[in-house]
Formats: sequence, C-alpha cells, structure tokens
Amino acid sequence: MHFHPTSLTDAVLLTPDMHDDARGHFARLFCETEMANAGLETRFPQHNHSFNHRKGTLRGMHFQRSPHAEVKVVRCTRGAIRDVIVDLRPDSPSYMRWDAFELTEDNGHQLYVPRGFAHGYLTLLDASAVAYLVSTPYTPAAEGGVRWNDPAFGIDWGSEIVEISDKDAGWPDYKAPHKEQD
Ligand SMILES: Cc1cn([C@H]2C[C@H](O)[C@@H](COP(=O)(O)OP(=O)(O)O[C@H]3O[C@@H](C)C(=O)[C@@H](O)[C@H]3O)O2)c(=O)[nH]c1=O
Repeated sequence: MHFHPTSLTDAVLLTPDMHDDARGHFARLFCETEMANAGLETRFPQHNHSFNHRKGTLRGMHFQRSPHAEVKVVRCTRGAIRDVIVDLRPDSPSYMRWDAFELTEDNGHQLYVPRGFAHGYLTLLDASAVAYLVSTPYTPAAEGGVRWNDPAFGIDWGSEIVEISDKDAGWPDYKAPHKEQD
C-alpha cells in the first residue's frame, strides 16, 4: 500500500501494490500494521456498500457530528466515481477547501477521509458501486450535510448531476460553527 498526501490536511490517497501473475493480480486492501505505521485509523466496525443505477448519481456531502465523527476509507468496486471531500475543521489549514479524486474499479485507489470532513461522490458510469469502511457506527441523529452546489465551497463536479435524493438536494447553506468562548 502506498500513502499519498493530498491537497487537504490529513486526507490520504491509498494506492495498492498490485502483484500480477498469469492468473491475474493480488492486492492487500487494508493492513492494520501499515495503517498504524502511517498514523491512520485502524478500527472500522462498519463496512458499507452502495450501488447506483445511473451515471450522474450524486450521494453526499455527508458527515456525522462529534462525538460520532467518522473516518471513511472509500473504494469504487465497479465502474467509476468522482469522490469529493471538504475539510470542515475550523482549526485546519485546509478549512473550507475541497478536493476531488477519480476512484475506479481499475485503478483500485482508496480515499482516506478523516474525521471532520464532508464526503460525497458522483458516478461517472452506469452501474457504479462503492464500498467504504467506517470508523464509527451509523448515528442518524448526528448526521449532517453540505449541499453539492453550496456557493461557500464552489465544488466542480466535472459532469452533470441527474439523480440525487431529496435529502441531499435540500441541505441548507453552510454556516461556520460557533466559536466556543474560553
Ligand atoms: C449511511 C447508512 C444508511 N442507512 C440507511 C438509511 C436509509 O434508509 C438508507 C439510505 O441512506 P442514505 O440516503 O443516507 O445513504 P447514502 O446517501 O448512500 O449515505 C452515504 O453517503 C456517502 C456519500 C457517505 O459518505 C456515507 O457516509 C453515507 O452518508 O440506508 C443505514 O442503515 N446505515 C448507514 O450506515
């Protein structure tokens, strides 16, 4: 596994070591030791999967509020997606910035999404599927979202959105969290 820093603080692109032979290839998708050595989360009590019928399907941007904030490790298992993250940590050097990554069935890249980031994706092909590890159990009461076209972020999705849930189309404009008084 190779660990590549991204333009956003603490977000990491993981690329697998491919062991090719006459049968095909072998790749280690998750390694507790390598993740720990890289200073990354190693405990993932949930493993989720989502399938999307159509190219142009957008899911996101989602996060869970503290103390239920989650790390996610996202992989495209079929087709291709544009995976987008936004840093929503006010104390981070990359606060309010976004980045996008093409994750495909063929490149096997995985995106490590730290706690405090909003995450979403747009499918680039019909019948695209995504699997992701999650570090904190699903807690609907702690769920929050950022609208895909919120002018506060100006995310470039790169292609047309044709399918989105009512929930995701309706996230309110982003408001910076209140600074705690000391
Ligand atoms: C996320 C999730 C949803 N569900 C249920 C709730 C609902 O009935 C159905 C679909 O939920 P949603 O519409 O929230 O699914 P979806 O829009 O795919 O939500 C996911 O989006 C991506 C971008 C993420 O980053 C994930 O963390 C997650 O928020 O599945 C669970 O039971 N467990 C889960 O962990």
